[in-house]
Amino acid sequence: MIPPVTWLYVPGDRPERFAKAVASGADVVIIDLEDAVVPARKDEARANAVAYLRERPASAAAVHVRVNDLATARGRADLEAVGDLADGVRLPKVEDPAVLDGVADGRAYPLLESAAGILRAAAVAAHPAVAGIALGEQDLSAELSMTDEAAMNHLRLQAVLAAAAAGLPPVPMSVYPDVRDEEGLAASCRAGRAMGLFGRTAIHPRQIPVIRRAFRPGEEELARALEIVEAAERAERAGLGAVALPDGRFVDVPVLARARRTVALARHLDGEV
Ligand SMILES: CC(C)(COP(=O)(O)OP(=O)(O)OC[C@H]1O[C@@H](n2cnc3c(N)ncnc32)[C@H](O)[C@@H]1OP(=O)(O)O)[C@@H](O)C(=O)NCCC(=O)NCCSC(=O)C[C@H](O)C(=O)O
Ligand SMILES: [Mg+2]
Repeated sequence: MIPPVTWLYVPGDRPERFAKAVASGADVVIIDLEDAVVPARKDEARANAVAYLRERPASAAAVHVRVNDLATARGRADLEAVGDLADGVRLPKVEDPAVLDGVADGRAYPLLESAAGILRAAAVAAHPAVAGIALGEQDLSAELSMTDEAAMNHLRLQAVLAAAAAGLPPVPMSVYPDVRDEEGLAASCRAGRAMGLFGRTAIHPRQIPVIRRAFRPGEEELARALEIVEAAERAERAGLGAVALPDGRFVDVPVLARARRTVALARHLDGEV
């Protein structure tokens, strides 16, 4: 199965935008009760999320809710209100896996967005409640006064490794805050994809098609993957286990598995499956 490619935040105090978010083409919509909502409107935002989730029409997009920090009474009350209604619960600022003990198995999407969270990435990812982890790079870069992409890549890799080692889906990229800079967003997505990140969280619907295009395998990559898959299938029909491509390169099991993933992703993003 292809993991979600696009995730779109919508503030919980903007209920008139929930349906637009769901219709945006995002695979997952995240109703935010945390940092996008000022404290004075947080009760209202929670009530909006509950009302929407109770009445929501069937949609292609899954709907998650980002609750407030579970280390606070507000965060625990958010979880109580939306935990069973949402398709997943995004948990901000997770630093200690014990905070996940009250969440049902396979429902939690913790955000690692502090130095302490990054240092405990493997333990957080291994908790049975966790369905996927993500990074909160706005918080991380603020805490660490980090402005350098190469430095941030070290932190991203911690999450990539933790997710893979725990058998979780690959880590989606954090938000790209300039909603008008589509070229910058696309370049950043391609760089993230090359280091094992997959998919991205958006803050504006116009970012969704840019992210989808950036994560679609390029034509050359796709042609190469198809060549590998077809060669492997021909060999299988001929009763052969080992395959060599016309250029002499040997195709082994992981190469074939990766080629199949590339073909499946391209077909998925082209809307063929
Ligand atoms: C960034 C925004 C505040 C921009 O809002 P605005 O200036 O009003 O946008 P536009 O005028 O361009 O809107 C055009 C139309 O698009 C709809 N729209 C805009 N954004 C959304 C959205 N997110 N979901 C659904 N629909 C949206 C508008 O309604 C307009 O529609 P129409 O009137 O029909 O033309 C705004 O985009 C926004 O609030 N984005 C989400 C911000 C958010 O949730 N932030 C929290 C997540 S960020 C994060 O997690 C950081 C992390 O924690 C970390 O530490 O890294
Ligand atoms: Mg954050």
